[in-house]
Amino acid sequence: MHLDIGNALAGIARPGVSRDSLDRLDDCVARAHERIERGVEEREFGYAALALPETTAAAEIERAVAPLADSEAVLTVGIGGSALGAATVSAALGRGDADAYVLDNVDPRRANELLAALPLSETAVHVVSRSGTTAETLANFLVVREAMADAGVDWTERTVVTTGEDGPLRALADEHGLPALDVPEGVPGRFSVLSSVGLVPAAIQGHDLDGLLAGGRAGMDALAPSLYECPAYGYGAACHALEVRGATTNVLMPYAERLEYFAEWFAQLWAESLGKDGLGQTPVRALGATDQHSQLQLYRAGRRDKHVTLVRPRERPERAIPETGIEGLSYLGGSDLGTLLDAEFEATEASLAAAGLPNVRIEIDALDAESLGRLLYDAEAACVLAGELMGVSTFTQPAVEWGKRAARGLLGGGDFEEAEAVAGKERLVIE
Ligand SMILES: O=P(O)(O)OC[C@H]1O[C@](O)(CO)[C@@H](O)[C@@H]1O
Repeated sequence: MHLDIGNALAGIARPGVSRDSLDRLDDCVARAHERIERGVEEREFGYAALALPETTAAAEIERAVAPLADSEAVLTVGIGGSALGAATVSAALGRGDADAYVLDNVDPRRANELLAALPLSETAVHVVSRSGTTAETLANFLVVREAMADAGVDWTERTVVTTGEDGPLRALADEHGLPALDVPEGVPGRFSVLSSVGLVPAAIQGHDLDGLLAGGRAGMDALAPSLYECPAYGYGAACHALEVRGATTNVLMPYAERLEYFAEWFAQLWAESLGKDGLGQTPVRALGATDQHSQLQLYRAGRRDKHVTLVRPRERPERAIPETGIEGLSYLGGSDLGTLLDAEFEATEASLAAAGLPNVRIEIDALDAESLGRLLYDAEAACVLAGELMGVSTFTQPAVEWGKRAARGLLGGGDFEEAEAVAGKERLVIE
């Protein structure tokens, strides 16, 4: 990725980072890099994620999905890190040989509508759960397989599983002899996109897995003991420096529809990794140019607690805007939608700077496999670096367990005090 943090510098932005501060922070980056490198080499829990471009075997994934290569659709049944990565890759690289769908919530209306619309006999199902116990994923899978059976489709012929070495999902795969891939060892879900977790649908769609991993490897090779030499660390360090100066919200605003899911994926990565000990930027998903017409007022003139990360591919397909004699529109006629979108990107970037709001520019060469692999890898490395600088436990997410126990208790899945707390809710009802 190409990074430009000029608009985050003091003198332009408030809050902003001075060059001196960046230079001092760079000493911390050098130490953090040493720590990260050691963790990657020794495949320590979490850090092992930054070795995935080397440890993921694309051929193994392609072998596992070969029987499903003729599918018209691929359905990912998973949630959080077990869905967002796959959705991001499929959305960014496009349809390929099959349409991609995600069932990452337990909304009955959505499930009904999706199952009614899917060509079930031509649909490949990828069920993904690192723990193998996530209620939403397991419930959705039970629903999907029943729908397939009701449609006379042999779901065991159309299902691939990615999960841990044990748990109900592994047991189900073993019982029915389903092709099963392993979640990468020591890699939290939100960091596992460059593994079977994120790449199985892309393989079924015929996307270039080797290209994605090559992009990741380029990111690995670019890790260096300085924020000035490594775009990923430059981004992580800039976000950290802006957070400690008050920019506690990070608006991720891609200027490409195909990167909308990337903003979703980034939101989990940033929130679940860095939201600890009362710290952590709130990631906000936005989309350029659309949200210029809904959110920009707030970004420019609202509470000064944000920075905006603008993302765009340098290469765009063409769509000419026809010439027109309509008065006031001639400036558009003869141009191109991509040219307009890029003008909006640069104008919004300048408008944020003019209002003193810190913003950072991230560009990728194109929306292709290698550039996407690099972008995903760099975002992960930036997150790991930011976690080191903050001193938080980047690779765990203990705060999510309370709600899981409460929900399980409410459904009779065991005695959990959290479920009692639900019953004891304070009430002040206004209707
Ligand atoms: O892959 P699993 O174990 O089903 O978990 C899904 C998601 O749920 C979480 O554990 C949060 O509840 C995420 O960290 C994870 O990506």
